[in-house]
Amino acid sequence: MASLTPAEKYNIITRNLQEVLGKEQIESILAERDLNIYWGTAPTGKPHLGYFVAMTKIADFLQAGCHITILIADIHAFLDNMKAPMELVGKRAEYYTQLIKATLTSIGVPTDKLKFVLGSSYQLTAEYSLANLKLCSKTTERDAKKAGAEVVKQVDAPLLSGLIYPGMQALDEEFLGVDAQFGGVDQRKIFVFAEKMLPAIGYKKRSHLMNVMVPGLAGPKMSSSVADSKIDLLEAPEDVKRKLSKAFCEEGNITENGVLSFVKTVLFPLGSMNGKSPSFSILRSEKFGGDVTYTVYEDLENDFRDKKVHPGDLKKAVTDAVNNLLGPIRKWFDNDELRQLTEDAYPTPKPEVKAKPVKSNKPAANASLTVDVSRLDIRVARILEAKVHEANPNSYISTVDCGNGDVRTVVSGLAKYIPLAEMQNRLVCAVCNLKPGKFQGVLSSAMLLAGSSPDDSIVELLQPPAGLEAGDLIEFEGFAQADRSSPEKLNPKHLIFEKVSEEFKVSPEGLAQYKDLQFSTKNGPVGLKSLKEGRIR
Ligand SMILES: N[C@@H](Cc1ccc(O)cc1)C(=O)O
Repeated sequence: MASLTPAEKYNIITRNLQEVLGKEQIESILAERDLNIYWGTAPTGKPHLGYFVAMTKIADFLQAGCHITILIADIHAFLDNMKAPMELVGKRAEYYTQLIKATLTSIGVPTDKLKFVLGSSYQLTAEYSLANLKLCSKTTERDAKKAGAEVVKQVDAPLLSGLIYPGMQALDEEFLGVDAQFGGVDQRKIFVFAEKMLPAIGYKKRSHLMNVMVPGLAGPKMSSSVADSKIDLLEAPEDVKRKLSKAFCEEGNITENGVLSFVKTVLFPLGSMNGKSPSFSILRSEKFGGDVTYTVYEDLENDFRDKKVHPGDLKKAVTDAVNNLLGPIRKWFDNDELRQLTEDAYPTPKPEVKAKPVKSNKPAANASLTVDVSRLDIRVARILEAKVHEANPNSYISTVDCGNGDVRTVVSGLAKYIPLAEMQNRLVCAVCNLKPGKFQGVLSSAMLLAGSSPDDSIVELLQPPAGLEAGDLIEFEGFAQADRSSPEKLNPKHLIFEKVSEEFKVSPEGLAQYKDLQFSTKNGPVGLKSLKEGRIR
């Protein structure tokens, strides 16, 4: 490598980043020597495609002559609400190490120059423990909590371990002997905390480099709860295809588009690695405009906005690009040893032993004869994408996530009443135990509940309170819901839904009710956008 000037090194180190804290410090070090930098990752869930963003930066750091440490933060993995159970964390650390090496190798980064360090290899020493306790004695509970807010899982009864987490991440900078720490902008609060707290116990303040976050495929925000919003680095080609085909990518919509964001944050930066010029091609038949190659992301975005690039063609191109990227990683893992490691790190869940039916506290009457709301499995669900039914412009066909990876197709006659834009990526209430039925040729496997005004001029979907996830339950006080894990499928001939829904209504306050009971969720009652008084079907 021809020698680079400090300014050139600085530019390579910081390109494509979202934010840099401590620019002057980095520059003054580069004027004298190469930078020591580390990136830490806690071996929790299976790494997804977003990891490529960090990997391209590691390639940049290497190109700029940095000394790089990759910290496999095994202790952090269980400090964070046991995201990795104690008995699995060792295997997960091995799995992460292998996967990161495979991923780096797949994009042409030599891994022999990187130092891999396991957190537990130095975080259990007396020296580290003492430093940790010193830091604890200077940190308020409030500051520790704030620092971890975007990284540590937030729960109702926070554990002490989650409060120690940010401080230990700060200490790692000292104990790994680095000048700078690199991570996603989600780490920002921890980084700022580290800058404040290391000097408070007599250590040097470090610089911080932050990359952009990759949004999920399903919608504007990355959410592990939205089934299929993430693609695993070892995902099979057909699953990549399936997930991308379901991804939210509306024609002309460039603001909420996980697929475009992925091209922007991953594929383009990857293309420009090692001084290459990026290019991203969309192959399509002449009839649809022929092949196009983009060398600048913004050109693609403009064409998509102007509807010159169709979502289907974009998805196809991204699917191919992703499968090309993942090919070498799959190959790396395609041997008995790593297959076994994968199984040890993420054991396939054993089929649950069916618990004996718990006696319900309801009268012993034959449960299947009672016709009330307990017969319905009503859940919070998320519409991932909706489109107009080709055969019937009054209907929408939606892909609906009903929780736990249960994604269904639903036909609903709402197109006259609800704009298509309001049908995208939103929470709804879905009845999930109706027998699937064909509507205008399409099999529909759930029903979206909507309220309507007495004259039917206004129809609105039921709107669960914010913060819920697909699969969360709708409950009615005093009615034990049918077994939600394997609810009875209602036979349409028995008209159970029809009979029960006669008792549904929209209250004068605009709340959804069964008799006088709210549709309750753990975040409060279900309401409607504007409708007050009406029916629900
Ligand atoms: N906080 C990082 C993991 C990490 C842990 C310890 C560190 O020192 C650095 C990074 C994450 O969210 O994945």
